[in-house]
Amino acid sequence: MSWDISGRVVLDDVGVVAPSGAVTGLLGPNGSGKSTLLRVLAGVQQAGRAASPSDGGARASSSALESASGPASDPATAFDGADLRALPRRERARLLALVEQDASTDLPLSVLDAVLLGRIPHRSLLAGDSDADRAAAHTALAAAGAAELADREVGTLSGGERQRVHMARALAQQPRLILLDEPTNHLDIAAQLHAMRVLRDLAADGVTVVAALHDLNLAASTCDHLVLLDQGRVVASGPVSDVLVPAVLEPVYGVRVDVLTHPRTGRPVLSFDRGFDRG
Ligand SMILES: Nc1ncnc2c1ncn2[C@@H]1O[C@H](COP(=O)(O)OP(=O)(O)OP(=O)(O)O)[C@@H](O)[C@H]1O
Repeated sequence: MSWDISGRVVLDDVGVVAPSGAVTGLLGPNGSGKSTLLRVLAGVQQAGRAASPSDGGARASSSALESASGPASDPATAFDGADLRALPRRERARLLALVEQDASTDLPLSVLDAVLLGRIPHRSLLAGDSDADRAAAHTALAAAGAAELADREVGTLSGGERQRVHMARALAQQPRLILLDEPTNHLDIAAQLHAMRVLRDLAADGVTVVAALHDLNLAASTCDHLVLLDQGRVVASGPVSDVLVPAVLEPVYGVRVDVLTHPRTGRPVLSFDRGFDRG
């Protein structure tokens, strides 16, 4: 799949596999194309166009989100047999939720109402909120660690509080695919671990989770699968232990990387030093 914004190719023949029942971390330096990829997958990319419909494709199996270059007949982006970008908006919203980076609103909206927006795809067009919708919204708020914020106005929240509310809105949507753009960047350490736990629980329930993350140690401790982007291309993908290695990370980030093993979990723990300049 390639994507072009204002004549500039931002994603160049990107191939992504996100197994279902797993948390996939989307990694890469600033500007490498993580947000663009998530927005294209979600079908909300406004500016730009596919560089060529024939040079990109995506395939889905019953067990994975798969977006890869392929023959012209392949759909552009697909999940579980559905062409994500071709789906009517409402149907797409029943299937996938996108949690964008720093999504903010100037609307005078209560937190509960903001989370109830996630229920809209699940009810008939003219119907108001049902008791079941409100119950789902409260459950989602509790799961996101934001139950006490229900009556607050969204515009008055701190960055971290707002991030929890966006997560709650996505949970209330009950998607089968959830795409998150740096879902932890405003969160304190306990809230980061809580958010990643929520994503792991979703994956355990069979939801396909794709999260753009800058914190490589958070990715190391919680992801099952990683995709590393650099300058709009996938430069590595696979299990955590295959991607989080110095030979892969050092040329991409231009820093020295040492990989240790966590004494309790056996997962990688990374340490960074300046020392490599990007060529
Ligand atoms: N609307 C746009 N017009 C022009 N260039 C754009 C537009 N949106 C994104 N880009 C460019 O596309 C590239 C990829 O941007 P993107 O936001 O996808 O990167 P990212 O990996 O999410 O970065 P970050 O880690 O900094 O959030 C960047 O060079 C960015 O400047």
